[in-house]
Amino acid sequence: MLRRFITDTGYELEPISVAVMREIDRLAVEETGPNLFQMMENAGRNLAELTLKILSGEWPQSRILVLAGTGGNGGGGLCAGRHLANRGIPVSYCLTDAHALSGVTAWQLKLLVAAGGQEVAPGDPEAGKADIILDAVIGYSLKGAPSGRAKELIEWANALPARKISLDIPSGVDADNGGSPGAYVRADYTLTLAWPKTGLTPEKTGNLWLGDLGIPPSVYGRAGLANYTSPFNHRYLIPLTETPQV
Ligand SMILES: NC(=O)C1=CN([C@@H]2O[C@H](COP(=O)(O)OP(=O)(O)OC[C@H]3O[C@@H](n4cnc5c(N)ncnc54)[C@H](O)[C@@H]3O)[C@@H](O)[C@H]2O)[C@H](O)CC1
Ligand SMILES: [K+]
Repeated sequence: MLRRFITDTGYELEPISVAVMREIDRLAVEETGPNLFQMMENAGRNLAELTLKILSGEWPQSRILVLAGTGGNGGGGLCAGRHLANRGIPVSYCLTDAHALSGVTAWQLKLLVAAGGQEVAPGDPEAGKADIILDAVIGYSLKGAPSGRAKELIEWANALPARKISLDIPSGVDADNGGSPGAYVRADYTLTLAWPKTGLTPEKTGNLWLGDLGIPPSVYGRAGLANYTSPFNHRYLIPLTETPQV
């Protein structure tokens, strides 16, 4: 069965492989922009906005826990944490490895710390009382069953009552085929970035949203998406549902 997604305004999207998504990223980073810092900022700001939308009127009393890996996914989560901390929301964060962060992700961490984000150890009981967990442990670069600290954070998230919002794909889920070779985050919501990937299945993503990264339409066309037009209309965040087709 060919999986397709549809927006609330009736725009249909055919999901793409991770290889095509990487090519879109490559063209943006090497040729047109936005660069990685800009895309990550867009990802994180959209994640913060979705979080506020989900919290609605409860946001001033809410607490957030960000679980972040060392790559691009982690950076988006830390960025979202900063946008929320900037609004006075208490934000805790837990990293898989503070010493192995990629350059852009380390920059996002520096900003979150400046905004008052508090680092916690895995299993921290106070942080475990968070209302929302932002899952940014692993994105589309999952390799095999999660191990080490990444596995520990995924299992911690699943053991907590907080609503979980996964960035791009629930950590531990393969963005190409939707499989889960080991532990994966049981997401209530997933905010996928730029365009849906073939591995997003409603059973694992929960409510699915798409966030705009600001990539020019010509880049999608060059990466093979024929007749691309923006699905976002007047918004940066749009809900997606699945339309199964034979
Ligand atoms: N255009 C876009 O869609 C953009 C997406 N962005 C985000 O970046 C990630 C992809 O980032 P990348 O740096 O390639 O890797 P990840 O963050 O997905 O993960 C790397 C991280 O995970 C560890 N890891 C992988 N497999 C395992 C495992 N089995 N066990 C333990 N740990 C594992 C690995 O060691 C690294 O530490 C994408 O999903 C988006 O969220 C960008 O913001 C730019 C544009
Ligand atoms: K994730």
